Amino acid sequence: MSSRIVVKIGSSSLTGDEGGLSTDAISFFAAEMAALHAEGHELLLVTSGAVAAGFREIGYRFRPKQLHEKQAAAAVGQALLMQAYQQAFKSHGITTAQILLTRSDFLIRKRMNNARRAMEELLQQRVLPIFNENDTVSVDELKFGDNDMLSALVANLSKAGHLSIITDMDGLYTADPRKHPQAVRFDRIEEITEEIYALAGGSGSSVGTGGMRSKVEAAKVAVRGGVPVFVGRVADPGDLRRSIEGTGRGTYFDTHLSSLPVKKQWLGFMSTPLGTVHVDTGAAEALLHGGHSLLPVGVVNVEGTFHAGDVVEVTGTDKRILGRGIVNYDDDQLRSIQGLPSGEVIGKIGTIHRLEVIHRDEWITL
Ligand SMILES: Nc1ncnc2c1ncn2[C@@H]1O[C@H](COP(=O)(O)OP(=O)(O)O)[C@@H](O)[C@H]1O
Ligand SMILES: N[C@@H](CCC(=O)OP(=O)(O)O)C(=O)O
Repeated sequence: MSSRIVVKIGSSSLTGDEGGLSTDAISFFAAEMAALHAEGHELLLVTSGAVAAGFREIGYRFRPKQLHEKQAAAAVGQALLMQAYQQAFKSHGITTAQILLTRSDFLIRKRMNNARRAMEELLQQRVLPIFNENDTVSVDELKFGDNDMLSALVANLSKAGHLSIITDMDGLYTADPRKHPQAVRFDRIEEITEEIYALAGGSGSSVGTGGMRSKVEAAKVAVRGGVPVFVGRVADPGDLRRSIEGTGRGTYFDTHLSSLPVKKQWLGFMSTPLGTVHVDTGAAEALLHGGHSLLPVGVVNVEGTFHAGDVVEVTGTDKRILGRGIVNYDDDQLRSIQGLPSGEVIGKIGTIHRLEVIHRDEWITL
């Protein structure tokens, strides 16, 4: 049965520490994907490698660290990257398209929908969309940084049936195997818990960015959107197919039984919270386990500047992030009614649109 597959290739699989692109690697991945394309699968590629491909060409000796240098290297390298993919896929009769996105494109739902429509049309025409972050215009605080999260968002946006995150390590281990040779690999992870996060470390190479930590974070977003994920190595012919069929060299992350509706996916993983609402233990319990809305009485502190309709983060007494929701008050209104029982709220601020601070339909637990 044919399905929609998102493939993410990390810098570490396309280049070495000294930078530049491995054309052999590009040809290999193109052949792996072309074989699946020929069977009718719909493929989307999320690729890193622009900075790695560009920095030597531009004359830097090492992968740059400063933002403006990375942007310059990416501007040179993105063209080289696309040229290499275009040539490699052309030899299999596949036309490619470039889609460069930033985090802020996902914040605005209209832009996100535009990207989705363009993507659907390309797939309809059997063109292969190739995504990367638009590094030259991304600013630090709104950057994906690595492409793991971008691949999860593309997988959710396209309602893919599978996401393969290809890297230089054959899956998630109990510790970074580069530093701990005794570490043991997880073949399958049913639930991404705090313990799993704690095991996943940063990048072990000088070209990669996010390490396993960012892959696990991305996997969490994808599985909550209903997309099963493979994280591992694809290095020999047939490995990509095996990664999809469940026999790949890596770790599989299972999907939850029900996938989140698109609106909640946006709320949880694409929106940017403009403030933080701290709640007491009773309110935390009501939100997390009771399926209830957040009422003013449970609010203990409010941070940030926001308006009714904006997204805010909610934290519990130990400062742990509980989730996000769409708030029904401006921040100053909310400060004036925090801790008040519902009966006293109207007396305090006059007419109100909705009593709840966050309605349970506009809430996501994180
Ligand atoms: N628990 C872990 N299991 C496996 N790899 C880990 C772990 N913690 C950290 N890593 C590191 O993550 C690296 C892969 O991430 P990264 O370098 O960002 O690759 P990519 O460029 O493919 O995104 C591995 O090479 C490894 O050194
Ligand atoms: N957008 C950047 C991605 C940076 C990066 O190294 O990411 P990754 O290899 O996915 O950890 C690039 O193309 O260079």
